[in-house]
Amino acid sequence: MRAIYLTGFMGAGKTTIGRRLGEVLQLPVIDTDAYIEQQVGKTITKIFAEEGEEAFRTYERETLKELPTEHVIITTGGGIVIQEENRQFMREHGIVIYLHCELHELFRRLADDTTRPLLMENKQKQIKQLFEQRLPWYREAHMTIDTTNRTIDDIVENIVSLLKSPRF
Ligand SMILES: Nc1ncnc2c1ncn2[C@@H]1O[C@H](COP(=O)(O)OP(=O)(O)O)[C@@H](O)[C@H]1O
Ligand SMILES: O=C(O)C1=C[C@@H](OP(=O)(O)O)[C@@H](O)[C@H](O)C1
Ligand SMILES: [Mg+2]
Repeated sequence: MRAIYLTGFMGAGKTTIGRRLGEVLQLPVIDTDAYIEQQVGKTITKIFAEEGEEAFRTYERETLKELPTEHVIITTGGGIVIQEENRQFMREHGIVIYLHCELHELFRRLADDTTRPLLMENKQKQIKQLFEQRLPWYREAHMTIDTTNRTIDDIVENIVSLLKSPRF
């Protein structure tokens, strides 16, 4: 089975849903952010602060190519879609699932978060701006799942049943 890539904005639930999906489908799960943190030996926040966003994007691009492309769930960081090369790689090597979430719920889920360096000040404005810029890229996925006002279990069940479709 080809890799399953979960994409979507910060707070869409990629890391959380991926973990649960891995349990249900009995597949290993790799989170690109966690992988980078482990390889570099620094938190995402520290990488952004000390090396800058460009360096992080390079780690992200290299990581994507290094990871397995079979029999695995890869939960990505929300900005992986910025680079055309990454979007193309994921589409070619796996099934790309975009976890959509409406802005008002993203505001709620990210309100108290302090671990995402791109959302430090003027949070709602930053979220809206980045979300609108990235939406067309997220939409290039093979399938879109709306996570707004839905439980993790419901979303996972939805993904599992869609994956059974002959299209995949
Ligand atoms: N369907 C959901 N309903 C409510 N809260 C959710 C849902 N999915 C994720 N969350 C919460 O939103 C926050 C961000 O989730 P996370 O999995 O880290 O998102 P991502 O990896 O897409 O940035 C976490 O606090 C998580 O518990
Ligand atoms: O959207 C982004 O640019 C980012 C999303 C984060 O991952 P999550 O989407 O898992 O929060 C993390 O990669 C980094 O803070 C940058
Ligand atoms: Mg995540």
